[in-house]
Amino acid sequence: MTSKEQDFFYQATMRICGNLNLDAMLSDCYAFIEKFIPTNALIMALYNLEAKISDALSIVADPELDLNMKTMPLTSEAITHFKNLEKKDPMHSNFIINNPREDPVGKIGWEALGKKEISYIFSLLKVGEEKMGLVALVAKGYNRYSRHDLELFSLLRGPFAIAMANAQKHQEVIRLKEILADDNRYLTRQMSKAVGDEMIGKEFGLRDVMEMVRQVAPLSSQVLLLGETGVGKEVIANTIHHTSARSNGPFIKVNCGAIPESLVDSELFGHEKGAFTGAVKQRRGCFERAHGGTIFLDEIGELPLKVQVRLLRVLQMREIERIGGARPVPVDIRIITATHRDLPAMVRKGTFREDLWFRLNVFPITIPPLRHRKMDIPALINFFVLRKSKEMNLLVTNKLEPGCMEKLQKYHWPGNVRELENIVERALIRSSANPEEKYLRFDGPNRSSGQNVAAPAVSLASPPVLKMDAAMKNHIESVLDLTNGKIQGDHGAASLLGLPPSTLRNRMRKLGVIYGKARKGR
Ligand SMILES: Nc1ncnc2c1ncn2[C@@H]1O[C@H](COP(=O)(O)OP(=O)(O)OP(=O)(O)O)[C@@H](O)[C@H]1O
Repeated sequence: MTSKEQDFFYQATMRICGNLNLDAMLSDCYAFIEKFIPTNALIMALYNLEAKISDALSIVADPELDLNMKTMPLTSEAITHFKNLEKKDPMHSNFIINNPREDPVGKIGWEALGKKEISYIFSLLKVGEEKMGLVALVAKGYNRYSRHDLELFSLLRGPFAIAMANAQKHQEVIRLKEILADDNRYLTRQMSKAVGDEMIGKEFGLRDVMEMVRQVAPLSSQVLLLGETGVGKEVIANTIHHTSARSNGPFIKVNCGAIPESLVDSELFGHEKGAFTGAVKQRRGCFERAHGGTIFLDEIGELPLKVQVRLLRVLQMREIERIGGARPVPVDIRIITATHRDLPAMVRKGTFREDLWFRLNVFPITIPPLRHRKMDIPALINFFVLRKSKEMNLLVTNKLEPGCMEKLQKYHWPGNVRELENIVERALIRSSANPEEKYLRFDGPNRSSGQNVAAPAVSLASPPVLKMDAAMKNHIESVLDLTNGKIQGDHGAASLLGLPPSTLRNRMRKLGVIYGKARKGR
């Protein structure tokens, strides 16, 4: 190679291999090569030998040449011809076609390119076993290319083959990335359907909670969810995420109490390859995975003190550091935390950092226990009966056992909504196993769940049997509490109970339900 050729090779290779975007690479090369070889178009095409399809990957052309950009410059006849030539002479991979009308192979390309008065020069590229590529220069007019042009252009065959293979891999990575992003969106949607897409009690027992959710959801502020176990903290976190501007981003849930202490750091912050024994690959942590969305840190009170320090740093700096990492990684996340523990008491005991508590306690929302919103129980039971019957593929569902609603309303619900959900599931399993049963019976709440709460006030196994009138009176009173004594009109007790106001008043008089001013004064 002469020094001029070496310089041409070096400069061209820098352009060919310096850009994964084929269009940008070809434009750059075109501008460079035309200074040395006649060039009015530079084409890169790929032929899939197995699928027998040809794909013009990219074309840069002088507009005056008026090439049909959609044309596929490789045909299966041409490929067969080239393969035969290559078999005879493996080095024979660069061709000049100065008069395409009269060349059996050239004619195919010439016709494909619109029968223009052109010459061309091309190199066949090997791209793996099943694919074959081609890079071609086109010049206006016949007999434009010399032997020297061919030698110069054929120097670039190797770099063009590498560029094509890299571009292929790059396109594959982009394709897989799009599939992953699409899967992620799909799974996030599915998850939101599975957990809390439907929330019962929005208008009743959770009305105040929902008002706070409505205020805070559009902002990116931290939210701290407080409440006993099973009250629906995850459902609320989900609702906040799905009604926020981040709803298209990921919603990553982490149960801080369920990760072994030795793994918390790596789970949350990720690690670099080789950061510790067993770190064979780089791994992104939950904070990084939540980028652009929301991270829900459940059971925040269980976080070890040393991890609390790192969490504080995330809250202050909005960046994380992977274990073994040398530089911080910025993260754009909303943080929702939840706990059933008394964090101020933990702060006093020194098991929870005070500065972290101040940072987290920006917008606390307390979700009331189920025993304080018993008016939601009928709707919740209805909801779980429908949902669980569907999940269990039950075609017919028995009616509720008469009187069971009063029994359930009297119960203390230490395990809250989760306990109620479990009881419904048990009742459905039992009833599906006993087809002769007429009713759905709810007996025996789960007391083996190990929840550290007061024992049920009323055992469901031996419920006090309420007389019908007493049950009705209780029910009307709880609805009146809910409507602040309002009987008539929108959201009045009569419309909630599905009765005309006059009928309700009559019934209240008969049952001795106090109403009006007397009730308010109680
Ligand atoms: N208002 C609601 N409407 C419908 N389903 C609910 C509601 N509240 C809770 N659930 C259901 O009850 C179960 C427990 O709720 P969730 O997991 O949100 O409680 P939690 O307060 O986060 O519990 P823990 O403190 O144990 O993590 C879930 O299956 C959830 O779907």
